[in-house]
Amino acid sequence: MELKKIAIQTLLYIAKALKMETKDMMVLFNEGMQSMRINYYPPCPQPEQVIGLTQHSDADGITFLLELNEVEGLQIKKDGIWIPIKPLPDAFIIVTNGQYKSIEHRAVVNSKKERLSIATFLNPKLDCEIGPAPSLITSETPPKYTRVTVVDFFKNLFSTELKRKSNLVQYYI
Ligand SMILES: O=C(O)CCC(=O)C(=O)O
Ligand SMILES: [Fe+2]
Repeated sequence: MELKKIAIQTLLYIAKALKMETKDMMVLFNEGMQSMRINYYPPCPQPEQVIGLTQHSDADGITFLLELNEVEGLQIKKDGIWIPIKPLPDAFIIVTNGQYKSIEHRAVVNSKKERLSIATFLNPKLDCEIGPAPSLITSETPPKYTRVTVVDFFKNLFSTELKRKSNLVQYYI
């Protein structure tokens, strides 16, 4: 419940920064669906030969990631280069019409130490539609994505392999 409050508050700050109407965010996330993934990365003697979690961007509104021990592993892709990083700055690319990009990231493994992380996601509620927020659409900033029901968004997401931003490409206008 605390995570949900923080996630909504953060999304509202994003809305404010973008001069987006509060209701465009609230309608999706106020009764949004929370989910959690617990990742366990065992040590691997040849870490360069494997990948802990393949490169992807999260398909939710906002993610908070807890790294349980001090072992680094998360990397984000910035200007084509993988950068090791601790915090996970993530955002929902569709609602903000591409202004807040959901960054591509991956996790690598360590040769000696295990690593644990817990990712918590705030998704929009199932019975609504996602697309660029109406308050962000003007003649100068037309929509960059088509609208899709949340149910179809998740059906498409889980029917393809986790790969870069492949689930988003189908919504580009
Ligand atoms: O373990 C990590 O650092 C990344 C986890 C992650 O990206 C995810 O669960 O979506
Ligand atoms: Fe992720």
